[in-house]
Amino acid sequence: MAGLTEDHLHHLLGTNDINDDASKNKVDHIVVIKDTVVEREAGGAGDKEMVPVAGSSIHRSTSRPQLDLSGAAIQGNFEERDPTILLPNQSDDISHLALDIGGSLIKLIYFSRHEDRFVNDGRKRSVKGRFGVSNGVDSSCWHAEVPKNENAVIKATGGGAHKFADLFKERLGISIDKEDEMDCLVAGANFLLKAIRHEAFTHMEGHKEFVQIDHNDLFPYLLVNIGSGVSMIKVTPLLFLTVDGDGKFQRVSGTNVGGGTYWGLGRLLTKCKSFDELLELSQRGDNRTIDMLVGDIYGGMDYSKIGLSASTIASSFGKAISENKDIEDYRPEDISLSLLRMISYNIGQIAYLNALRFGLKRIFFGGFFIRGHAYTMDTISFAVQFWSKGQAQAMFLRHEGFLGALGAFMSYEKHGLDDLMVHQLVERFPMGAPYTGGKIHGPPLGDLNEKISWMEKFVQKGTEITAPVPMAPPGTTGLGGFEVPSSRGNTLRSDASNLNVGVLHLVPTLEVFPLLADQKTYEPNTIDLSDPGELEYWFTVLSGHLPDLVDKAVASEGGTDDAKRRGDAFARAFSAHLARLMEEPAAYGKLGLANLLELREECLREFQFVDAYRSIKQRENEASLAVLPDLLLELDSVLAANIFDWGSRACVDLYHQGTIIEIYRMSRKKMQRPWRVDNFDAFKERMIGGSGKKPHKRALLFVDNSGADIVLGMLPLARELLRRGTEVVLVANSLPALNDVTAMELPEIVAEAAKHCDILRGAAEAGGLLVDAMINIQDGSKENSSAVPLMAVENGCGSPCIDLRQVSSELAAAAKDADLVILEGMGRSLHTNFNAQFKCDTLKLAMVKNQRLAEKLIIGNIYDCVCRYEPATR
Ligand SMILES: Nc1ncnc2c1ncn2[C@@H]1O[C@H](COP(=O)(O)OP(=O)(O)O)[C@@H](O)[C@H]1O
Ligand SMILES: CC(C)(COP(=O)(O)O)[C@@H](O)C(=O)NCCC(=O)O
Ligand SMILES: [Mn+2]
Repeated sequence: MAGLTEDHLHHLLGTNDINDDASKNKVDHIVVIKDTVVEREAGGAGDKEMVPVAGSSIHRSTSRPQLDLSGAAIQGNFEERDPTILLPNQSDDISHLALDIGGSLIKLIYFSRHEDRFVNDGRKRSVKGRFGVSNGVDSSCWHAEVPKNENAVIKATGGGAHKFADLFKERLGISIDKEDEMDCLVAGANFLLKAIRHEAFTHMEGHKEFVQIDHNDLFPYLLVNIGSGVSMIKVTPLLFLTVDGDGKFQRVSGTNVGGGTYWGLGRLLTKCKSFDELLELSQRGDNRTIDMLVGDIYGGMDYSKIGLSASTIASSFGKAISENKDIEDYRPEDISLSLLRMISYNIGQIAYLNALRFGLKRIFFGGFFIRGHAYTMDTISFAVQFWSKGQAQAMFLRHEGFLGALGAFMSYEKHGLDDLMVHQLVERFPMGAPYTGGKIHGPPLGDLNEKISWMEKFVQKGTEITAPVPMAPPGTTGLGGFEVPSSRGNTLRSDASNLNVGVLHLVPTLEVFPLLADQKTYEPNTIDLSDPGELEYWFTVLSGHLPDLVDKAVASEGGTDDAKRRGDAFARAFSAHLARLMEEPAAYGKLGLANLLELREECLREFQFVDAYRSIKQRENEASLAVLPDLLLELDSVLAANIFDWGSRACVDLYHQGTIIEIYRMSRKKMQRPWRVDNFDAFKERMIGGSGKKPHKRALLFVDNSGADIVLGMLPLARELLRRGTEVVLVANSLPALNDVTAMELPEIVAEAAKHCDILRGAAEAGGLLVDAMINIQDGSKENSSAVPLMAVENGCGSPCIDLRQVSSELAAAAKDADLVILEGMGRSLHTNFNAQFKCDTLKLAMVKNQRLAEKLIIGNIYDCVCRYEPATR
């Protein structure tokens, strides 16, 4: 399989409760096992079920465990306060580990490296030579060496870095390299805002909206980190304008009323055992029973003269003074909400005052107090909006809690992350630790078997499966943030309260496709799923596909019992993702149709379905190759491609009624011009060199499906281009997705086709595509340099769609001399890139095999064809 070189940047939040017993910090359940430091709550409160846990495993190409928690076991007595946790299977490939030991929580980030397992096939070798692409494995920035314990150094920030430095040395032999907390917070925030797509968002009245911050227009801003206490930091540009400068900063304010106050006071007043429990209580609370409102003072009236409505909180907890009640007489729910609102408003207000003081319009809020909780964010947003009269805006960060830890991590020299580019980072959302009844049983599961067992347990329990990420119910605030949250029961999803894992994959070989007209404004998705109607439609479509897909996936693995088990688990996992996204579409960042389709492929890979359509693709290739000679003879039109795809319900239904070749013949007959979008004549004119233009120098053909699509559609089109002197580069997926042809599969298909066509053979030989021929060339025994070459490159992805901001370096290199881009298929030219503009001539080809899409995009009908030719924009 065409693998990618990648390194993984993992960040994970350790457990809460370095203050198990609120007065005393403890670190002795931080254990080093095989040079990996892992911190996990050791069940001190006695209320946590400890189960063997397994590691997260996300990979762009295959699912492999990173932090391998499989077989993890607690050493010693469960009742013991700080037992040690052993990770016997953790491999040694973790380097660069950073900690943020705060007043309440420990945050941990580590970096692990993976070798490119790709077997250098002939295609790849030839491509590398031809386009001068280096092998990403050699990237000099990352070192996988694992420090020996005796002289291991770990970057750490937060008070605990100072407090526990000696203990680390004494107990674990680890030296702590202390990094300043404020430095780290700013470095972390800058990194997230610059390198992670859709990191920042606004949250108003239950509505989350991602904000894309321009890298060159990031400063100035106010960073408000709400941890145990609160820091407010003004970050401004450097005096000397450096392009990539990180800005300078000053801690301008803070408040001692912060996350620790909410958790500490809340715990005393409600007897809650965990932070999440307290937060959950607040969701069912009514603070009016305890807060004194303006209306309470003004006999139910507004104080309109100064703009205060009757429902405005006049005095938090103020009602308690006049009522002869004890703490037991108040509902814990109401207390929790009152406290949450008091603290959130207060922080929002102080933040606003500081923003005003320094003329800052943007305020980013971080810290684990926020915890992805909708009501908290709404309250803070409301305060900022209210006091600034709409002049300042509160923004939140998806990785809110990791600013300090990330900053400490960034302070490593030579990890290479300083010049990290957004296009090299790929975020993945693996099925994490599932939970039942709101209780989390462990961190995300990496070991396949454990992952499946989890899924199976859910079936037995008949419990809804939901991915374990914090969730925010929409519309919780009601009017202007002053109302109580609308009650939605247990909607706060726990983040495992123990361990919260996220993974960023660093793929140094990914690049922005150089032929995009404007990469800043480029948006791959045509369909925006933030439209609830679209979301619901596509969710139904994908759910409908699921049983058939599972059958195919299971069959592709021999239909064994193991495959069936994995198939079931995959179905449940993917359904759980869908359910979660249906509830909170922005849960994994901005959601487009392409992301959903890719998530499905990733999920298949997570359950080790390498290529669900393998045998189907093979069968179709063979059938198509059998009729290729006939087609080449009668060839009259270029638009033979993209007729059948396995991702379309309509197509799959048709397939049951006949063979693919019959469908293909029928479709060709039916495809009368003019097509629904038909710029074919303009393209033809350009291709045959009308108006005195020379043929294109090089065409990139983004190919789609196996079978008729590639063999009877794209190869004949390539042949026409080659015949006219245009070099052709076939651009195919790096990894299987549906029935799409992969770059690995191309040489064999081309070799078969070349048996029937001299043009293809000569060109494939010249392009080094025919492996045997290439060996001959290397031997010098056969020269065929005169022919126009036909080549193949991988695109860097494994999805039916393509995001051109993240393509393989070989594709980027091949694009340098290209002056024609041909995008084929629904996924690549309709769902994504339909509106994309390129620097060179572009042809978008597809048959629309979905009625709704046809209506929406081309005001047409299912099976209409798109042949959209757009000459270069510059
Ligand atoms: N699972 C949790 N356990 C304890 N506190 C939590 C949890 N999740 C969120 N919090 C909140 O986050 C605060 C800690 O935020 P954090 O940014 O980690 O600060 P610090 O570095 O001071 O520990 C806590 O005081 C509490 O309000
Ligand atoms: C997954 C696909 C994008 C693949 O299409 P292709 O790119 O192969 O033309 C497409 O099949 C699709 O949009 N399917 C879902 C819609 C449906 O079932 O009608
Ligand atoms: Mn396809």
